[in-house]
Amino acid sequence: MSAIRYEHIKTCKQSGARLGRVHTPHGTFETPMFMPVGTLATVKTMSPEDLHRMDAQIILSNTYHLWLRPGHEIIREAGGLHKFMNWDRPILTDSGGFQVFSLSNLRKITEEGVEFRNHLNGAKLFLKPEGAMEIQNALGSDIMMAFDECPPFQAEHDYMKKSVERTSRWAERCLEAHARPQDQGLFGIVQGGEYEDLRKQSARDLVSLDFPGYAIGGLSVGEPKDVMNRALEFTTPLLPFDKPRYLMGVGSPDSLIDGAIRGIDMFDCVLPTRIARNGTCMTSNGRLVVRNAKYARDFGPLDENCDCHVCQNYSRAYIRHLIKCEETFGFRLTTYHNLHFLLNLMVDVRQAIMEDRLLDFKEEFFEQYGFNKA
Ligand SMILES: Nc1ccc2nc(N)nc(O)c2c1
Ligand SMILES: [Zn+2]
Repeated sequence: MSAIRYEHIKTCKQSGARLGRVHTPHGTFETPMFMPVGTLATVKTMSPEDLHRMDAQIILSNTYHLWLRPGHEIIREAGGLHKFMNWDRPILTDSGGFQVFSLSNLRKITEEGVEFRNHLNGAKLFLKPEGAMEIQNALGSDIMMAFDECPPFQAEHDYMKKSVERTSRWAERCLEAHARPQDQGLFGIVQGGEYEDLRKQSARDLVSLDFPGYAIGGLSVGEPKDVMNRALEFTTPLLPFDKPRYLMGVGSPDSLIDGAIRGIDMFDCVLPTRIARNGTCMTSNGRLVVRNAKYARDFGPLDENCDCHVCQNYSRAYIRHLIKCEETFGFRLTTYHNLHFLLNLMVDVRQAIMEDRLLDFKEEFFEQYGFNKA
């Protein structure tokens, strides 16, 4: 019996999107859903109390980063990541492969694993599937990711084919090295870029290994949105209906809605927290750069349609002032609102699926947010 179980609730008659629940050892989350990113064991500037208040149901953290700092042994001795960061709901950890490729310029990929330089001090490091599993087992995350290679999107077909085949072999090694399958679910990561034949091969390899869930990797790496959507259209149907499907690194409002329509259950992205720290907010009427001078005397809320405590208690003028003065409290306010905005968007998406009207919802949301503007 796997530690992770997908429960299907219903399929939207209008869009084909699906409403579900994922059961984990640290609780259940509803899908489609968005995961705030807590790379270094904290969702930057947010406390666990803030995350509970906005009803974040699961957060993401990073094998690579926690391996470097503070080191997974310290977190193991603390009783695992939940205890270490005082988070009692589910945690998903990425496996480190992607971070190695995106953070470290100097790297050598072999069958064994990846040799690269520590992005903090330049020291030589080596990470392989067994190591990624050792670290994630020490962290005790509820959902772990297999160690994969995320090639550049424009990689040639023959490179991508070799990479997919190696990622499938690495996935098998991760399963063999997994010390705690009874209480940690390991997801395989489908690769293959925009090549339909390679996505099919990757999905076939991983589905034959019977993972409790599947991630779709190798997307949201700079490709145009219509290319990502097309890749989803021929990849998602290859995955088992009764397992969670996680689209990695996706988090703009339009991509979340379009991903849900194409059968995705889980999303994560640093976007809302990253843009918050430079004073950009997501609102029901589109993006708002609160540091702009035009908000200096604007005493209204970030978003008049938002019911979060930031929008109930603080004005654009005040938040602009804090951001301009680099006050940490300003970043807390924009971060809280942006995360609440995306979590709330997913509440609305789930409601629209329940009412068989997700395409209508998409139309209304895109219109108001301004996605339809040429
Ligand atoms: N866009 C992304 C984001 C995170 C990823 N993590 C892994 N392990 N693999 C990928 O392909 C990713 C892609
Ligand atoms: Zn708000």
